[in-house]
Amino acid sequence: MNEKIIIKSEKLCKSFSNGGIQQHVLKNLDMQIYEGDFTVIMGPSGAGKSTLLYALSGMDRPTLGTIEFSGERISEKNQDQLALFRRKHCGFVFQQIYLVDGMSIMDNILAAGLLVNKNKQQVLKQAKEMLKSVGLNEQIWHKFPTQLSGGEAQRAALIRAMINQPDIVFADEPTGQLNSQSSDMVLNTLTQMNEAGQTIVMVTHDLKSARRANRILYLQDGLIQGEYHLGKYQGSDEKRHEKLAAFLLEMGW
Ligand SMILES: Nc1ncnc2c1ncn2[C@@H]1O[C@H](COP(=O)(O)OP(=O)(O)OP(=O)(O)O)[C@@H](O)[C@H]1O
Repeated sequence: MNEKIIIKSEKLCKSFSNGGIQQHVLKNLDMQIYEGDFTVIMGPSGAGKSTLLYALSGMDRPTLGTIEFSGERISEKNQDQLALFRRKHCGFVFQQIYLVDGMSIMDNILAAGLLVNKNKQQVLKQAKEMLKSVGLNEQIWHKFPTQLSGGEAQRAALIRAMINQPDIVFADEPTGQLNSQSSDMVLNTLTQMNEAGQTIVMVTHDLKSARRANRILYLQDGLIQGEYHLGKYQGSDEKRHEKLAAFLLEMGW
């Protein structure tokens, strides 16, 4: 495991007011994310996995506690500062595929890239290279998102998330809407990106997705209750699956 901490939370609390009742979802949670890792957050439904992902990525602000990103305290930034921070440092993929329907795949990616780099030729060259590297070749570049399979569209969304070379990619159930074959394609892309050095934090319910990670965190009752290290993914391996399943069983999943 790489020991360089990229995100660190201390006494992180997140509460919501639901119908006047305070719901304490994250409770004094201390954790770290390490550079170069593929970290997965698992836990029961409603445990607060997405809430944690949103807090760590600056999509939402904690109720109490601190979050540092490469030593910079992001928990004290206001919404505008957080928007700038996210644009500069983070890429996002969600279960729902966020591509603009009225724009071609290439234009979707260029629009994201040009927000940060005004040199269109450079962004175009990079987009082409990145799309090719995940098996999305020229035939699909000028198609619209609805003309692609779910797996193709989610891989394009991943390239869009990565076009500005984020320090970290946050993925919230990125294969949740995909069939098995498309899921595998997206997971292969995530694995490939992580092998190339991309730090990834992913929330998932799915064992097949989770075993791609080298570090599994188990969230329950507002805290990280367990942590498991699997080593880097080296291809499909029954033992890896069994080890992960045993850890989750121990956690009561
Ligand atoms: N914006 C919000 N306003 C009010 N309550 C919220 C909000 N976001 C999350 N919650 C509540 O916080 C709890 C944790 O939600 P969260 O989506 O983080 O859980 P999760 O572990 O990701 O769940 P799942 O696995 O089912 O997606 C839930 O009870 C949810 O209703």
